[in-house]
Amino acid sequence: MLMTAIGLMSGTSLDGVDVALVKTDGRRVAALGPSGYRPYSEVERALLRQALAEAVHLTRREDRPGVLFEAERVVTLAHAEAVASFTAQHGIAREDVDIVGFHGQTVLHRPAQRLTVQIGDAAALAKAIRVPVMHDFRAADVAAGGQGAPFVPVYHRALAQSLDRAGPIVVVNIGGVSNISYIDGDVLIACDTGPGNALLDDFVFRTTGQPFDSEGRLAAQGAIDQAFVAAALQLPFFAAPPPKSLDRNEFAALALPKLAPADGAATLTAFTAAAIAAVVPLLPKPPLSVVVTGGGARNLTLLRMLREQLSPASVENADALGWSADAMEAQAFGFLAARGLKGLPLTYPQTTGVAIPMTGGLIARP
Ligand SMILES: Nc1ncnc2c1ncn2[C@@H]1O[C@H](COP(=O)(O)OP(=O)(O)OP(=O)(O)O)[C@@H](O)[C@H]1O
Ligand SMILES: CC(=O)N[C@H]1[C@@H]2OC[C@@H](O2)[C@@H](O)[C@@H]1O[C@H](C)C(=O)O
Repeated sequence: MLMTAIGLMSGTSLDGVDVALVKTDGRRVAALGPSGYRPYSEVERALLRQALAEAVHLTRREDRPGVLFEAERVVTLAHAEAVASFTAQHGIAREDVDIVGFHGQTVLHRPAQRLTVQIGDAAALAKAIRVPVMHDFRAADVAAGGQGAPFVPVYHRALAQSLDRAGPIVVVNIGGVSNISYIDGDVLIACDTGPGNALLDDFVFRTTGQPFDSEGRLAAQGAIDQAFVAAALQLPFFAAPPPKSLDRNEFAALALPKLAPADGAATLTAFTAAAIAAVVPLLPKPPLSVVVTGGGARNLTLLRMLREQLSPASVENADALGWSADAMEAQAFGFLAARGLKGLPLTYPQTTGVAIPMTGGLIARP
């Protein structure tokens, strides 16, 4: 049975809520619908940053001490607004939507302690939008000993099924953190690779007041501190085989020497590209086709560095294939919700390290 699913993603970049519609039977993607975006305001973003800082003290996923309570309310409201304006804009009736996949906002990710925390009140969202909401996607995987991330690989695999490109195919998502899906026939392997845009965004914001390095223009003018990149790549994370996952702030303590904005941006962009390339020797075969998605796909300096590092593989922006670099994760959580409704696996031993294929997600009804 074909389902109409709306997916909602608030990623580690803390930029806003992505919303997208997909039609799927949970196995194949029958059609990609429209997508939308509801940015966080400066005030909301500041609150989320504070929530991330306070979340380091959490020991249970359901606790909301201090600012986390208010942050959860704000996240829920932003998602309700995102759905309301999206459905109004595209004339989508709520009766026609079977399920909403609500990822929430990750504020802490410590799979080794069997803890991953996404804030967002699914029951309140279901009431507000009057559609069933699937949520808490990562909880079952982590409780069963999995990494709890990444979750998009099963969606990348579904998209890649009808892609006319030489395999192995690697889909690279460059959000706040970067992750890859390796697809070669029936083989699906996935992991986080290291930083995405988060370190770069934080540095650019600190030194220039801009939220990110638009199109990678700042980095294009800078010189790379190669010694920093080489030293950072020595961290044990990069040599560990997949599956593996990261907290957004895993590398925040890396001490970048005092660098001018352009040089710092060039250095952190090179670090992100090199960290993605560092996963290739850990895969069964080098990829022949690489598809880049996520906000980092708009960073032309990062794309240039990736092409250099991943040669001779082709490196293409997901948009060039008729996929959507911006809406990919929101689509994925719509697809995952449809799979969850059917009890199909969301994660596998080779994507999160969980012992057996796991379904997941809880349903909140209006
Ligand atoms: N025009 C642009 N030029 C360069 N970088 C951009 C541009 N637009 C967005 N980005 C980068 O993409 C980021 C947002 O990416 P995305 O929405 O994929 O992240 P996310 O979904 O929050 O993260 P994650 O995948 O880690 O959960 C921004 O923070 C910025 O660094
Ligand atoms: C815990 C968490 O929210 N992780 C995110 C983060 O952002 C990118 C990378 O790290 C990925 O592992 C994951 O998001 C995507 C949507 C995923 O689960 O596939």
